[in-house]
Amino acid sequence: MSSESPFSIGQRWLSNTETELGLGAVIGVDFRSVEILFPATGEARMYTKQEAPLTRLIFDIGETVKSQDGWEMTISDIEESQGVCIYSGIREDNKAQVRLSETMLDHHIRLNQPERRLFSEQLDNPKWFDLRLSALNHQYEYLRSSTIGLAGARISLIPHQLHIASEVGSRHAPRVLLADEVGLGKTIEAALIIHQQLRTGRAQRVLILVPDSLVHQWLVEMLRRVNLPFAIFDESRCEALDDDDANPFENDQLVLSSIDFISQNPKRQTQIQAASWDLMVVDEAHHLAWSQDTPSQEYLCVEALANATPGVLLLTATPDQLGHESHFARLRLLDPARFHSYEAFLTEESRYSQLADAVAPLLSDAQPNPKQRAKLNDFAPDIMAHAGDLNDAKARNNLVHQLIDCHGTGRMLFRNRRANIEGFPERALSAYPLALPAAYDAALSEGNLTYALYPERMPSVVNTWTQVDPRVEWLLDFMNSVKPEKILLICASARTAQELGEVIRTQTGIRHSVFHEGMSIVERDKAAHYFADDEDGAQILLCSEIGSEGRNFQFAHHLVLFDLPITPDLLEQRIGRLDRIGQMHTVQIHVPYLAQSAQNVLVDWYHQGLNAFEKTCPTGAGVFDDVKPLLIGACLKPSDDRAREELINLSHTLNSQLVSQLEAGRDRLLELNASGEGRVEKLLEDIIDLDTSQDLSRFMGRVFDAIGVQQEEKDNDCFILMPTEHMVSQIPGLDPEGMTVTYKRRVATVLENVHFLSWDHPLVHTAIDVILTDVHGKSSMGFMADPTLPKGAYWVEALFVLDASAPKSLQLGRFLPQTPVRICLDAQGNAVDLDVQISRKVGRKISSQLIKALQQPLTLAIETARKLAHQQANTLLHDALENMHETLNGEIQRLKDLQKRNPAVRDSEIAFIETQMQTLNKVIQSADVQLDALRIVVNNP
Ligand SMILES: Nc1ncnc2c1ncn2[C@@H]1O[C@H](COP(=O)(O)OP(=O)(O)OP(=O)(O)O)[C@@H](O)[C@H]1O
Repeated sequence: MSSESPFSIGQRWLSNTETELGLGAVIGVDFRSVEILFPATGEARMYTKQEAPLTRLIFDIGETVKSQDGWEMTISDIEESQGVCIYSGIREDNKAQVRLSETMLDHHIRLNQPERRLFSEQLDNPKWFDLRLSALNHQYEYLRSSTIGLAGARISLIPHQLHIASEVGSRHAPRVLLADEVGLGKTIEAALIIHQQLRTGRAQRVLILVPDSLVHQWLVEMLRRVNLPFAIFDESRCEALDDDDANPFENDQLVLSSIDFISQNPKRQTQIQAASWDLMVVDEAHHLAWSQDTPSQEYLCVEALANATPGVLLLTATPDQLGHESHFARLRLLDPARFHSYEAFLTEESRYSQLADAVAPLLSDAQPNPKQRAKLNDFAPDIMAHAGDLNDAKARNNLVHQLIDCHGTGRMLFRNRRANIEGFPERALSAYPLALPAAYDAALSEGNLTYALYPERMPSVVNTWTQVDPRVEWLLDFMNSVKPEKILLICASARTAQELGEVIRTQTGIRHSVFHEGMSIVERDKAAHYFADDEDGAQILLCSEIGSEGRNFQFAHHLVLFDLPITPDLLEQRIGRLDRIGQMHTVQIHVPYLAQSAQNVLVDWYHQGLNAFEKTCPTGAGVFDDVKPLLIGACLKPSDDRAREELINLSHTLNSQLVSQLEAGRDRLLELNASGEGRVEKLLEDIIDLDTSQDLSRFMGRVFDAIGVQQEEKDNDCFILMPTEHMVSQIPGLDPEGMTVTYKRRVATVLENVHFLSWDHPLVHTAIDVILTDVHGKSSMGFMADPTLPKGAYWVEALFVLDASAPKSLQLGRFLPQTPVRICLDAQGNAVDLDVQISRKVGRKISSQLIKALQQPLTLAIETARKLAHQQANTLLHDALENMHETLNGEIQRLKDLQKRNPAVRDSEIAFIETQMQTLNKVIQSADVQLDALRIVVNNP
């Protein structure tokens, strides 16, 4: 390629001063001047011939060029005709022999090889070199970090959630049951796991199935917490995407749908099963009822999907709600081979209490005595053989976790209890006995449990009950007494909620809203939104039972239980709407009930028998199973005081027994495993370090500056980012209207409209991509001003990238992300460790002279740098291979050891890592270094 030649019409030239114009063509030449048209931008420029800041672009044999029509050819011959080059060669697409005049070259061509840009004087601002290096360094750190997918979530840092998320999110195809008690953050845990799986390439297609009533809330949570835009799939979306051959569910990678919609629609069910997923999440999984002979439709639907999907997360706060058999069935969904028989499962479970007994002494501060050691030895001789010195608290702690890992369902079942998590509010009960109206007398005499519990449903009163039921009047008074504080009312049926709404509408001017299964999802969300509105919203939301699941209403603190459910799990679900993380007040539970009715029995049973209003009662379901006939009997005969007393006393005793069993038994072990105590601290520290570091805000500040995004500092540690007309590149994801961002978690968790910029945020990723894929900074020249170094001395800085290509799912980034290799050579070609601080860009004239004068030594220096970079790359590759083998072999060994004792480890998990290791071995060995950028630094103190 030559740089000086007479101008001829049709020749292609590059502007040295306005590199963004693309490839220009000579359209006019006269005695003194030359006119160039730059078709990419449609601009023309006139230059004096003598001083035109232009470089002729001529390609060499062997190079590949693109034509205006879009095809590419490899040059095999070059001829000249009237000053214009004609390239001959083979077209890449159809292998035809072709000739291409330079006039017909693609005008979007921007030179991207650093040497080529340097020697054709396509020089950028030298700060871009630093930016490229920083972007590569940060990306390198990010891809290898343990906080990937976790640190950037808009959440407060709650240890048990982070522990579960990192434990599960870093597995291949995790299959687990997230069973924390109500409101402990299972949705957040699932969001973190999904995010981590996506960000690390472990998953790409994710399906979330939730009850109708929670679809929108999940949509919002995924977007708000982890920036994941799920697409809601309902019938209308499917219809819009229906095509003869295409499966609508393959249209999006992140799909959210209602389990009710899918399980009741055979066509959609077939389609969703045919679309392959990497990870499926099912919320409120206790609805998946199962028994040997009659599995529910929902269960069968999820079972088919679970069989076809590698990763499965099931979420439920009340795993035993539909009985222990259903709990077993959900574990069966996760691992059908292991959970093949309910009887075998029960036998296995009974071992948990032996394990808990054996482990108990390790949980205290004292070391186990000889008898306790003997017991542990009997239980797990192989583990005890390597237990280390049990005088040491750390060794005891390790042993506990090894035992749980090897002998429990701990690997697949995570359950935290509220009793051990701080930050939950108090709960206070106010019960209001009201006189039983005569119109309800029949309810008690019919022996019908539904009428006894919900007398308003009796045919004799069904149309008039609101006029006779004293709870209605109580409610109207109560609303007035707490006005304007918000009230959530939950009752069993949609009809009750609607009719109460009607009374409020006709008899008061109070703003209210209803929420029940008869409404569409959109209507329900509108209602919830209206209730949440601080200023003009409803004072009361009247919910049927569907409002008692999963929803977030903790901005209110008055809960009216207009009736009571007969199962304790459902009561806890109801209270859990308000008793959630983020509740700032004591939760006031108001129960108006009819004296001497079945509801009266339930109030006493829950309060005196189980203390389930004022405290969470994880043992309630167990007690219910044991006293069910007594409870129903007492409800049907509320006047029988002795029966009620017997029920309450027995329940109280059973409850105390179950609580102590729980403390010592399975749940205690699960909790030790699920809380992350002793294991999550390092991760927390790492995230806090990132939170307090200013690396990101500084880096992004430089990126936005370089690209031309305006940044304006606002109150509360917020910035407004505004695109400008001078931007050198577009950043996908940057709102053209501007966006408010913060780098502070504290701010992001309070101000929801503000974007939380973190290393996980898509805007940060696209900005890094823009920096690294753009040609800016590929070649530059800058002055530095170091008085201790000779004036006029120069150095060549060469930035190389060591890289290999592999599918995302291989997780190459863990071991060999794109790795920057910077080589700095002095004028003699010696590698030096120079801390370059550029003071300013070298002007066009001087840079042009220098490049011409130094062409030969620079070419030699680049060659030397290339050799050195290859040497460094060899060391890096060696280390990456060693690290990969060591890490993955360690993982395989750990899983194999575990599998000997714990069948919860699947063969497929081990096989995956073995294959991953073999493929990574090849991929890492094929990695190569490429020159990414060049900078010439001249000292000018
Ligand atoms: N780390 C956190 N930071 C901020 N808010 C949180 C965090 N964890 C949970 N919350 C809030 O607490 C509430 C309960 O969380 P979440 O919905 O994830 O719990 P859950 O266990 O799924 O509840 P449920 O059992 O009712 O389904 C939500 O409002 C959630 O936004």
